[in-house]
Amino acid sequence: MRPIITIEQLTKTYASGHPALKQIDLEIRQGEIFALLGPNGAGKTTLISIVCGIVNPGGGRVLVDGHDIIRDYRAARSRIGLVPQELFNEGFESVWATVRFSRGLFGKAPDDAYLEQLLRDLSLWEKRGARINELSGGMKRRVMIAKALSHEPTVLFLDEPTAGVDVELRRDMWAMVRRLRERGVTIILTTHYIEEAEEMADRIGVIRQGQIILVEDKDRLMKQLGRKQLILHLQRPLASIPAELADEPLELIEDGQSLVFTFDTQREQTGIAELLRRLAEHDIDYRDLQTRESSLEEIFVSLVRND
Ligand SMILES: Nc1ncnc2c1ncn2[C@@H]1O[C@H](COP(=O)(O)OP(=O)(O)OP(=O)(O)O)[C@@H](O)[C@H]1O
Repeated sequence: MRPIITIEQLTKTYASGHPALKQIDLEIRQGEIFALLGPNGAGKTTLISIVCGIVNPGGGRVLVDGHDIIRDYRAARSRIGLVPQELFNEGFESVWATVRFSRGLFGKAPDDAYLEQLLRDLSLWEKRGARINELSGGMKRRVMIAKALSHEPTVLFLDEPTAGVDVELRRDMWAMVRRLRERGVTIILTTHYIEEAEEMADRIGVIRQGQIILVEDKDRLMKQLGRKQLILHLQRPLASIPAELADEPLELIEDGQSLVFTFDTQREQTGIAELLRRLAEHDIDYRDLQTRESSLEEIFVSLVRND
C-alpha cells in the first residue's frame, strides 16, 4: 500500500544540543491507525511537530501525500490535522466562529453543512454559540478536534488525545477515530496508555531516545506478546537439557534447578501435556510448577528501559 507519510533519515537536535531525533525512518500507510508509543522525552511530540511544520527538522526528508514538508509546505500542511497535547483556544470566540475561521486558514471554501456535521459528531452542536472559555476542559478538547478536522485533512495527528480526559470522552474519541478511519482518514496517535494502542491501532511503533526501535502490526505484536512461560521446579537439578528434548522450547535456569517452557497462548495446543509426558519418560520429576505471562505493559517497559 502507498505510504501517506514517508520519513527518511530525519534528525533533530535542539539548540540546547539535545539530540531529540536520530535518523528516523518511518512510513505511515494510507488509512491506518498508527500508535506511536514511547516514554517521556522519547521524541514523539518532536516527530509530530516536524511533520506538521511546527518545528524545523535538522536533517532528512518528510513527504506528506507526496509533498515535501519544506519545499511544498502549504500542500503538505493542508492535508494534516493536528490535535496538540496542550489545550489552547481563542477563548472569547464562539465554537462556531472558531471552527469556521480554522477552516478558512487553510484556504478552504466555507462549507457550513460539513462543519455542522462535524460539530454534531463531536457532540458540540448544542454548544456552537458558547464562548470557548466558558466550556469545560472536555468540551475544549472536543473543540480542538473540531478545529483539527475543519479543513477535511486526510491525516490526523492526535498527541496524547486522552491524557486526563474522562471515560466518556475517551470512548467518544475512540468511536470518532474509528469513524474517521472508515472514511479513509489516516490517524497517528501518541499515547502513554498501552490499552489505548491495544484497542485502536493497526500498527504500533515504539520510539526510545530519539530512535524508532520497533514497528509492527498490532496483531502480530500481540501474538508475540501472547507468550506464556511454564516454570518447572525440578526434584533433581539437571546439568543440561537432554538431547532427546532439544526440539522443545526449553531453557534451564537457577543452576539447572528449574526448567522454563515457553508456549504460545494463541495456539490451540500449548504442548504442555506432551512435554510433561516426555519429561516423565526421561525421569525428570518436578516438585512444583507455575506459569508466568508477560503483559503488554511489561514488554513495553522492557523495550524502552533506559539502560
Ligand atoms: N524546544 C525544545 N528545546 C530543547 N529541548 C527540547 C525542546 N522540546 C523538546 N525538547 C527535548 O527533546 C526531547 C524529546 O521531547 P519530546 O517532547 O519530543 O518527547 P515526547 O516523547 O513527546 O515526551 P512526552 O511523552 O513527555 O510528551 C526531550 O528530552 C525534551 O526535553
